[in-house]
Amino acid sequence: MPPPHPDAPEPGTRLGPHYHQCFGCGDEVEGGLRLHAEVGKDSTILAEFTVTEAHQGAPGLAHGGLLAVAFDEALGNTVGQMLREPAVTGRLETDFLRPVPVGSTLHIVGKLDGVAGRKVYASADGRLNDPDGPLALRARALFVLVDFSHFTTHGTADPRDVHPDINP
Ligand SMILES: CCCCCCCC(=O)SCCNC(=O)CCNC(=O)[C@H](O)C(C)(C)COP(=O)(O)OP(=O)(O)OC[C@H]1O[C@@H](n2cnc3c(N)ncnc32)[C@H](O)[C@@H]1OP(=O)(O)O
Repeated sequence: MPPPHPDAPEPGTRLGPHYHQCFGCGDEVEGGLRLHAEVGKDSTILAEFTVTEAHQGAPGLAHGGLLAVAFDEALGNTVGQMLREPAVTGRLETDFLRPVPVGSTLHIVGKLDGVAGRKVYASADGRLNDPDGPLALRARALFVLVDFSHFTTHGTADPRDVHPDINP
């Protein structure tokens, strides 16, 4: 595993939204996941969100695509916070091991697995209702480190919109 950046936040640090209108973590998005995250031990990110009726795919059950959003967010946070560089998801694989009912809380632990040039490998587990609860999902991702111009060229980013800690 690559060492964390010297400025990576300490274990126990609560991480606010990186962007208030982010569907994964933002606090201004109706029906968004509002995923909360903090830094765990050994350079992990601990994230959690509670499945609401806005997140259903079948009656009473979370939509798989929304669960993948939670992992994209938690893994993106892991990469951004531990390496302190902007990155985007290039590839995301998700194994859905158990149904996730409305009202349950998913506890996700993300970690870095390796860095090769601009490619960053990360993975995460998601457990139901307790950090030691049954394993419900597993995900692996490849993130690609990008310059901040990625967000201004392709999007409408303003430096004031994104988390200042992980801006170049
Ligand atoms: C705190 C923040 C939380 C944020 C959480 C949310 C994160 C997101 O959802 S980001 C949004 C979704 N992702 C995107 O929109 C990305 C769209 N894709 C792109 O912009 C580009 O394809 C991008 C930047 C990934 C790569 O393009 P580019 O910069 O030209 O690099 P490129 O040379 O193609 O790839 C770099 C390396 O990654 C590899 N790579 C890129 N994509 C993939 C892929 N899908 N699978 C495998 N390898 C890949 C390439 O093979 C290359 O490898 P190598 O260095 O060994 O040759």
